[in-house]
Formats: sequence, C-alpha cells, structure tokens
Amino acid sequence: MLLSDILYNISLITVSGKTDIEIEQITFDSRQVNKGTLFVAVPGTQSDGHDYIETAIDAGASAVLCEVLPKMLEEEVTYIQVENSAKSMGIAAGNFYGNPSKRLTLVGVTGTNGKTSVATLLFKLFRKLGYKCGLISTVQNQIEDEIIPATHTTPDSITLNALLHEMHQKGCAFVFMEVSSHSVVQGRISGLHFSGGIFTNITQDHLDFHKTFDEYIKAKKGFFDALPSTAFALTNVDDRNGKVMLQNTKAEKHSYSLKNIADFKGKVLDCGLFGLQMEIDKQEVWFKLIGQFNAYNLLAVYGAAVLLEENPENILTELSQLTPPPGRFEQVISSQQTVGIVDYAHTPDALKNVLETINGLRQGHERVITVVGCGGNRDKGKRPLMAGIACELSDTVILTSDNPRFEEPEDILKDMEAGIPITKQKRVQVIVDRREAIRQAVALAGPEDIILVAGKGHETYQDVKGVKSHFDDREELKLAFHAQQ
Ligand SMILES: CC(=O)N[C@H]1[C@@H](OP(=O)(O)OP(=O)(O)OC[C@H]2O[C@@H](n3ccc(=O)[nH]c3=O)[C@H](O)[C@@H]2O)O[C@H](CO)[C@@H](O)[C@@H]1O[C@H](C)C(=O)N[C@@H](C)C(=O)N[C@H](CCC(=O)O)C(=O)O
Ligand SMILES: Nc1ncnc2c1ncn2[C@@H]1O[C@H](COP(=O)(O)OP(=O)(O)OP(=O)(O)O)[C@@H](O)[C@H]1O
Ligand SMILES: N[C@H](CCC[C@H](N)C(=O)O)C(=O)O
Ligand SMILES: [Mg+2]
Repeated sequence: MLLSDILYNISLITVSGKTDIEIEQITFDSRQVNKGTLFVAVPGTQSDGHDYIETAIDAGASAVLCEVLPKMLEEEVTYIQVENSAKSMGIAAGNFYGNPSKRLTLVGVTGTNGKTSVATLLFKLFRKLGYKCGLISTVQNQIEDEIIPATHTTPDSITLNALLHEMHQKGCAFVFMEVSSHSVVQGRISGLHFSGGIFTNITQDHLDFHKTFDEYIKAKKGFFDALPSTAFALTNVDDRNGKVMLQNTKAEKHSYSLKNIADFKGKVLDCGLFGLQMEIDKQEVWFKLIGQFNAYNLLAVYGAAVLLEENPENILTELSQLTPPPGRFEQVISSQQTVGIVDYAHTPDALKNVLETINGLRQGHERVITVVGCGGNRDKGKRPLMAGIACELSDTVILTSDNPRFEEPEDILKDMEAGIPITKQKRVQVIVDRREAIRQAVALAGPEDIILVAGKGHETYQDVKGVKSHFDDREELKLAFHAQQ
C-alpha cells in the first residue's frame, strides 16, 4: 500500500521524503523490520523506540513514523513526525488493513473485573443467535471455532487490525473485545470504530502503570470519550464511577443496575453452587453462572444484546444456557465431595466478591480454605489488600506464589503478609511453592470444606524470571485430590 494512503487521517507535523512509496508492512519493533517496512518509533516503559530508528533503517525500513526526528536524516528514507506515534500507529494500522472495524459490528468491554466474562458471554450468545462472531480476550482470541492464542488482553494496534481483518474476511458480523486500560493509554485501540462500549466496574489494579487511581479512571473513560455518536455506551450505575465514565461521551448513554434506577434492571432471586436465579425485564430466569458479580455480567450482556436489537426473550433463553469462561469460578470436586474452586480473582475486589459468594453458599460448618498469591512486576498496593481480604473471609489462608516474573517470590509474600492483622495471623500459612500450597490446602480440607485457589484461573503456566513453565491450578487440584484418596 502507498505510504500516503497509510497516513490518511493522521495529523502530521512534518514530512521529509516521498510518500508515494510502496509499504509492505508496519512494525514498532526494529527486530521485525524487513525491506519496505514503515517503522514506528514508540516511547515505551523499558526503552524508547526512537533509539532503534537507525537499526530499523539498517534492516531495510523505508519510512519512519516518530515523535522526534533524528538529528541526521537518511536521504532515501521518508520521515514522518507526529505528536503521538502510538496513537498514529493505530490509525495507520487501520488504513493498512482496510479499516476492518468499520466493516463489522465491534463492541468493546472495559472495567477492572468482568471484561473476559462479558465479552465471552456476548460472543457465545451471538453465535447461538445465529451470527458469525469473533472474540478478542485475555483467555484467547477466537474466530468462530478457530482458537488463536492471546498474548495480551488487548493486542497492539497492528496485531489487532490484522485480527479484525481476518475476522471480517472469514465472515464475522460481530466482534466482542476486551479493552484494557493499558490499551487506551498506549493507543492500541486508536482509530477503531466501535459500535458499542460497556463498562463493568473500576477498583484498584494496575497502579504500577497508571500511578494514581484518577489516572486509571481517566484511562478507562478515554475509551468512552472516543466513542462515536452512532455507538451505544452502557454503564454499571451501581459502580461509583459508572456515570463518570459516560460523562463526556458522544455515544447514546444507557445504564444497568441491581440497586439503582437504570435502563436495564435486574434482581437476584437466588444464588447457589449450581447457578443464579434472576429477574430481568419482569422475567424470571435461571442462569448457570454463580455469584452476584456474575449477575452484573449477565445484565451487561443482556443490555448490550437488546441495544444491538436482538429480541429480549431470545436473548434470555440462550443466555440461560451459557457457562462461564474457563478459570472463572471453575469447580473441581473431589471423590469425597470437597469442593475446589479455581478463580481468576487477581484484584482485591474480585477476591472479596468471590469469597463473599463462597461464604454465602455455606450451608453448615464448612470451612473455607483459600490459596492465593500476587503477580510480580505488577501493582504492589494490591498485595496487602488481597492478603487482608483472604484472611477476613476465610478460615485458613495459604499465601503462595502467582507469577513471580522478575521479582523474588519471598519479597512478594512479605508485601502480602503486611496486610494480615495480628489477630488473624494464626489462620495463615506461607508456602512459596504453589503446588505444595495446593496440596497443603487439600490435606487440610475435610469432605464438607471449600477450597478456593485464586489468581491464575485459566492460566496454564507459571512465569518465573521470564521462563513460562506449565502450571494449571485445575490440574494441580485434581492431582492433589487424587493423591489424597
Ligand atoms: C507495560 C506494558 O504495557 N508494556 C507493553 C509495551 O511494552 P513497553 O512499553 O515496555 O516496550 P519497551 O520494551 O519499553 O520498548 C519500547 C519500544 O521500543 C521497541 N524496541 C525495543 C527493543 C528493540 O530492540 N527494538 C525496538 O524497536 C519496542 O518494540 C517498543 O515499541 O508495549 C509492548 C508492545 O505492544 C507490549 O508487549 C508490552 O506489554 C507487556 C509485555 C505487558 O506485560 N503488558 C501488560 C502489563 C498489559 O499490557 N496488560 C494489559 C492489561 C491486562 C488486564 O488487565 O487484563 C493487556 O492489555 O494485556
Ligand atoms: N462483574 C464483576 N465484578 C467484580 N468481579 C468480577 C466480575 N466479573 C468477574 N469478576 C471476578 O474477576 C475475575 C476475573 O474476571 P474476568 O476474567 O471476567 O475479568 P477481566 O476484567 O477480564 O480481568 P483481566 O483484567 O485480567 O482481563 C473473576 O474470576 C471473578 O473473580
Ligand atoms: N491481566 C492481569 C492478569 C494478572 C493475573 C495474575 N495471575 C498475575 O500474573 O499477576 C495482569 O497482567 O496484571
Ligand atoms: Mg480479561
């Protein structure tokens, strides 16, 4: 494609060189550059892409999109200067792939917790309603039955547009995607045409990246600020920042709630280990998902589907058949009927919700044993909070490792231990090795007890110093239950 066509709709500060040159690929990584590449220099968290412009040119880049021009310009290279190279790259990627987001109905889901659940339920629902669909999510990307592994919750703008292009080529009418706060700030979704946006909730997470909660709110709100007037914006008004999200959007505003006045109102009638009974739009429906937090997810899905002009009765009929994504309140039951629950709760709010749900399901003298850790190189502020919540809402807590990444597991555990009140210390054990921690939980559990293994959900690896080794909480629980027999 001609460089001039790739630059369509991007506001340019300066252009040096020809723009009627053929571009074969766009990349922001000098290690991926080939002949005929447009290299985009993006400032990052570890390094600055501007430092790799020379390397990219040596590797064959014929054009460079950047925020700061190099001191020495090569004659045969075209340099384009813009204010924000990441955001411009999003628009360029859209142009390069024929703006696929305009050719299908794209709905984005943002919020601290519930994005994967809502996006996946929408994907499954719309397939049941007879449409070809695509999914972009933490667990996996999917085009109908074809599974494409995911590396991020929201991929970079080039991968994203390539994926949307493929989804359009393969006939998808609807695509449901997660919009992470990182993706808004880093311009991964820039230039995309959304037909709808959904907000789930906002609580503490990712402050390592956003620094303050206000900045985190601003990032999520940025998604709604950029929605077009043709889109719908659906928010959870039971969240204290639900209305704030839609404050400046041009999109058509809608709300859902379990507690306040809203366009889509629901009521939880019953909640057990097998499902959830709710009243939505005066209809009583039994769902296969568990916990009040899933009542919110179901309402968001219902509201979005109505706004996408599906028949309410059909929506509820199909929705009632759906199961949660893997690793979300996934149950592993031992032969002695001990209930094991694997859940992706990796924020204080998620952990609190899941434990409150579990406590609400207690019928007799069951004890709740929680195994939990916190990821390395992520928000340190959530560590003591998660440990404190685990202690508050469990009888026994085993603190262990999640994905330590490049931190020492013992240091992460010390941060967690700081959140345990002296009065609750007796409830806590610290076992660095996650496999041992799960085995200890099983050894401690009686037939009536409930074991929660939180934080890794669907993940099938443990990331230690950049090396990902196979590890699956569900497998570990099964093995531990088996060994106990
Ligand atoms: C903190 C963060 O978001 N980092 C993302 C970011 O990397 P970065 O800013 O650290 O990049 P960098 O290493 O500083 O490099 C800067 C630039 O120089 C370029 N470079 C670098 C080296 C080189 O030799 N040549 C070169 O050109 C890089 O390609 C990059 O463009 O941009 C990269 C490319 O898009 C991402 O892969 C990377 O995600 C890392 C792996 C990551 O772990 N991200 C997590 C935190 C994340 O994004 N999570 C969210 C939300 C999760 C959720 O709540 O669900 C997600 O959407 O997944
Ligand atoms: N609506 C909700 N409100 C609060 N907690 C929720 C909600 N939905 C799910 N959770 C909790 O959060 C966990 C993660 O859910 P889910 O994967 O849907 O969230 P996510 O926003 O996609 O997370 P991530 O940021 O990792 O992509 C679940 O395992 C559950 O414990
Ligand atoms: N999307 C989240 C997932 C956290 C999952 C947890 N298992 C961890 O590794 O910290 C993140 O990247 O912060
Ligand atoms: Mg997710």
